Amino acid sequence: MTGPLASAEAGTTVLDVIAGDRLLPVVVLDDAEVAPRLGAALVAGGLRSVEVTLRTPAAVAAIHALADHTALVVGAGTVTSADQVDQVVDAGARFVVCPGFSAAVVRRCQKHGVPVIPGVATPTEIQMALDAGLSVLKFFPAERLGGLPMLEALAAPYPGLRFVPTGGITTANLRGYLDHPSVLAVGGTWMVAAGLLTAGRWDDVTTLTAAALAAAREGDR
Ligand SMILES: O=C(O)C(=O)C[C@H](O)[C@H](O)COP(=O)(O)O
Repeated sequence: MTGPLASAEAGTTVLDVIAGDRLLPVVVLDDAEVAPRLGAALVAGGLRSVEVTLRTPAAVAAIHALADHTALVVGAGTVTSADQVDQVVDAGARFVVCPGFSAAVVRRCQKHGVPVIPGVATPTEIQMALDAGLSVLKFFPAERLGGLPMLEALAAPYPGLRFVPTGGITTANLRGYLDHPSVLAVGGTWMVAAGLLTAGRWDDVTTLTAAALAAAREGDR
């Protein structure tokens, strides 16, 4: 094993790493060749994990490259079928994120022993996740659903659950979410925006990542 889990204390989990950074970058990569360069830029910014979405044909190869060549804990996002779970786990994904809740996807992740963070937007979806034995869920799309006030209302009946709000989060609004006790971490694309990646602006990725991490950790000291 390489990366932060290799050097971490025994018993540290993938979710501990995400909870430690409080920030999960969500990447859409068109070209797997640049994955190691992207990984290096994120590591230079201080991050320890990354989610690569299955929104492009290059995604599985990018997961492979990041898992092989960087110190990051690599996860797969936009996973919508059990077959995709097999593919991404085979490529080296250590966690799975979904836009919504799928019992089939969750079961396959559990079979592989890989943590899964499905998206939820309603109490009914939360209870499906509870039935599946999950305790960390993505609140997606966070800002469009009503942001922090909606999350507070949604989380109130379920004190044992932790959320990863994603969708419309930036360095400017992450603090409000992270100050809420139900929030484990926030996710988003802003520090790895498509324009930065296609233009090869790796220094900007590092700068934005470091700024986001500093903002995420500000209230945690
Ligand atoms: O399709 C998925 O599974 C996703 O992962 C959705 C992404 O997390 C959000 O689209 C990120 O939202 P922004 O940070 O506002 O760009």
